[in-house]
Amino acid sequence: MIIDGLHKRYGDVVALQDMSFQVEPGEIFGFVGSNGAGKSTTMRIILGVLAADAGRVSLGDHRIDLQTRRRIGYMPEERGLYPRMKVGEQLVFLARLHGMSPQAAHDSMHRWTARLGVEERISSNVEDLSLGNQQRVQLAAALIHDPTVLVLDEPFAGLDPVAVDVMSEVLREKAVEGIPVIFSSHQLALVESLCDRVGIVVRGQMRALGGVDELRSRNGVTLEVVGPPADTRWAEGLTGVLAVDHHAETAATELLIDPAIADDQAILAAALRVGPVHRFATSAPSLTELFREVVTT
Ligand SMILES: Nc1ncnc2c1ncn2[C@@H]1O[C@H](COP(=O)(O)OP(=O)(O)OP(=O)(O)O)[C@@H](O)[C@H]1O
Repeated sequence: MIIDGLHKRYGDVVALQDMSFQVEPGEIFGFVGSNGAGKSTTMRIILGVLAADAGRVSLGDHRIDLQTRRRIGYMPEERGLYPRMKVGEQLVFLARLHGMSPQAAHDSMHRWTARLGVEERISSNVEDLSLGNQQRVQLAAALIHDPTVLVLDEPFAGLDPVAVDVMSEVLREKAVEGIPVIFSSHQLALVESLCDRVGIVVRGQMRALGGVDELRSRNGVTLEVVGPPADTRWAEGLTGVLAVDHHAETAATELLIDPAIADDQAILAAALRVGPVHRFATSAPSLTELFREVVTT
């Protein structure tokens, strides 16, 4: 799926400015950003429930249209189930709306309610379920018609840890089937563990885009070496070493390295030439640290 140059204003509010990114089949893409950054607006435009002022959304080689949109499984931020309708009837109804036969709709309803742990509630009204269970039903509603793309707006919000695991498993399974999966979330540790690639949105623009590890190491990786003396000349000038600092309190020399070109064994050998090495470990910033850096600069 290609999202190309979306612009959207709500009156004076510029919600999206040239929003562009791509999600490959089988990829889980995490869409993150501060409140009001433009994630829901982008997802609504993908679904066609909102029109962009400019830009296009394509699936394969074709601009997305009504027919292709029917193949998307969508979980809207405002959710969208009928509170006074029974869970099972509602899911069958939605499957039928997507063109499934009565039997296929029924089978799919049973399959997904069982998979998501809400099968015992199919005769209850949606409004009588806990919020977490309503969300499981909401995911079932997004999956009921065997979609070929998944677009989920904050699917993990308000879920207990068991439901988070179930939701994560389902998303992974769908990706393994070759479906592009896009979801937004403020739970960055979850995004980091689940996503192949992430996009960080700031005020309607894609500010950082790439593989999780790639983004985390984008500005260098910290290498901590405990043992060498305070005099850091041993490390200066080594290939891929961008900066060197010594912390007297921990007796650690901290090197900022470019992981693409630094040779860790050469650095270790250089450290051993000036004395024993007790600890030698790299660390990249977490997605949360990276996010803070991107949104505040
Ligand atoms: N219907 C609307 N009318 C006017 N402004 C809107 C409307 N919907 C969204 N906006 C504004 O557009 C901007 C983008 O909002 P959007 O809901 O897409 O952000 P978001 O990244 O999904 O935020 P959140 O993480 O809080 O859900 C915000 O400034 C928001 O106030």
